[in-house]
Amino acid sequence: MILTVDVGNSRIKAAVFEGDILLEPFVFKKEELQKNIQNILKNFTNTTHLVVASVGNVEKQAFLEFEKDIAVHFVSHGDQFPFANEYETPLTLGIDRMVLAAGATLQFPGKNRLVIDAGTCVTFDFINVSNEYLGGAITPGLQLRYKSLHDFTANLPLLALESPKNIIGNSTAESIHSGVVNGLVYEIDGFIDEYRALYSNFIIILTGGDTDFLAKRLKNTIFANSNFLLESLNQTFQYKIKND
Ligand SMILES: Nc1ncnc2c1ncn2[C@@H]1O[C@H](COP(=O)(O)OP(=O)(O)O)[C@@H](O)[C@H]1O
Ligand SMILES: CC(C)(COP(=O)(O)O)[C@@H](O)C(=O)NCCC(=O)O
Ligand SMILES: [K+]
Repeated sequence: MILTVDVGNSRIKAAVFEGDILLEPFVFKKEELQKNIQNILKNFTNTTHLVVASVGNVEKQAFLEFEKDIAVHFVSHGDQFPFANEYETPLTLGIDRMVLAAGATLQFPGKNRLVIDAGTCVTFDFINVSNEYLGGAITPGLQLRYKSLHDFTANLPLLALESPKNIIGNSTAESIHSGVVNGLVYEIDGFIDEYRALYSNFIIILTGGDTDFLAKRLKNTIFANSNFLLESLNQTFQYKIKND
């Protein structure tokens, strides 16, 4: 069994895999990292590997204590990946985006693929049919949009995510919900339309904490899978073992 851990900028996601089967997913805060990992390992005693992809501010040392019981692998730019990295600054590319690109490459062979990860940031990643990673885009995620409207203005309240009632917001709260939610939905649909002008055929995978909220609001057809990063992490690690 493999325990995969995805350290994002907002929260930590983890899952135990038996082969390709996801047995159980977990979500926790970085302050509760050690306690949660200990508990998972206690409940899944057949776990042989702990595989971590981190873009959040949790360092390798946080996982050192588990090395006495289990093999720990921190995914890094030097690992084997199943695509050619055409990013002009490959070493600055987020490890989460590399793992997503690897998962898309392995799970959808022979296709152009667009991966959209709606987390703290919304990232777009494009891998063409020749398995070349071309790049994409980084834009603020839903929570970040709500928070920046509040943090960088004198008068705007901090609101929790809510579905806008109308495109025309008729109050401060409704204007914010319309701007944040409709704004991001149009942005994603607009990006997809632009990609379609460049590539007539590609599959679209949507993942991240806001997957379900966004999926039903997009006009485009997508594969919505909030566990795609964890599944990709499991596959990236298996690919590495096979190719090392
Ligand atoms: N319990 C929760 N805590 C924080 N964010 C949540 C929660 N449930 C859903 N979300 C949504 O998930 C998004 C963060 O997604 P996530 O994939 O966890 O981010 P990251 O990988 O950057 O840590 C936020 O924009 C938020 O709207
Ligand atoms: C863009 C990100 C902040 C997204 O992080 P997340 O929303 O998943 O927490 C992360 O992938 C990152 O730090 N990237 C480095 C810059 C780049 O990918 O080019
Ligand atoms: K993201």
